[in-house]
Amino acid sequence: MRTGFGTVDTPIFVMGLSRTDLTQEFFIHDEHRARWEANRDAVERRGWTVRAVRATDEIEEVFCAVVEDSHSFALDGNILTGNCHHNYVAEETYDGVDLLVTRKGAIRAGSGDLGIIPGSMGTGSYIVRGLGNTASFESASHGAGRRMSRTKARKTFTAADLAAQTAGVECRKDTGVVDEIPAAYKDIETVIKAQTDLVEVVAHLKQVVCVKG
Ligand SMILES: Nc1nc2c(ncn2[C@@H]2O[C@H](COP(=O)(O)O)[C@@H](O)[C@H]2O)c(=O)[nH]1
Ligand SMILES: [Mn+2]
Repeated sequence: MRTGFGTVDTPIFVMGLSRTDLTQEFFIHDEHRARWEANRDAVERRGWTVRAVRATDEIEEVFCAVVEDSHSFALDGNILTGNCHHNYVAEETYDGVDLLVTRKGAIRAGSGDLGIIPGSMGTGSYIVRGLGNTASFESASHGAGRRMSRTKARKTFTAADLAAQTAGVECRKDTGVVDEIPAAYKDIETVIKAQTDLVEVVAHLKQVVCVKG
């Protein structure tokens, strides 16, 4: 449990990982790439592997950074972090007309905007940069999206199926999250390919840990 801004404690999970196999292309911000280059030896010596995630009652102060012109993104411990809002209304102007644009299950993909398009518990996520396509009101998908309802997923799959489909990912494998099994979502690769006119891919992230409440 961490204490954020405001008075209420919130269950924010923060993990700082350092991997030995990061490439230069991983970094979006030049200054972060330069910092990683400068400290590369130290990073490689760490060689961390995540073996378990545990609940804790420790309370720490959380620092949030706003990175200008990049949609509230920050790099923390060499891992991309940030908020990518996908249920909100914004005042925007298209063809000289002032509009209220509702993005419900969609992210902003204005020219240069960074965004996250996740796949599922087992299939990785994409970091993307918007292309500013006004035909979509500068928007893109907020994820692979569901192939079937939660109810159908619960009737179709078992905890054993979930374990098989999330092999290699440290995450819950119990019946309580079977409705989020990877097979209940569309193929993320297909979804990304279907919106190459809306976003360009910056990075493809592979899951190591997936934390669900
Ligand atoms: N990387 C992960 N992606 C996930 C997970 N559960 C769902 N998803 C994908 O994200 C979108 C949006 O989910 P939502 O719950 O915010 O609506 C969804 O359509 C999936 O494609 C996950 O555990 N890890
Ligand atoms: Mn959502």
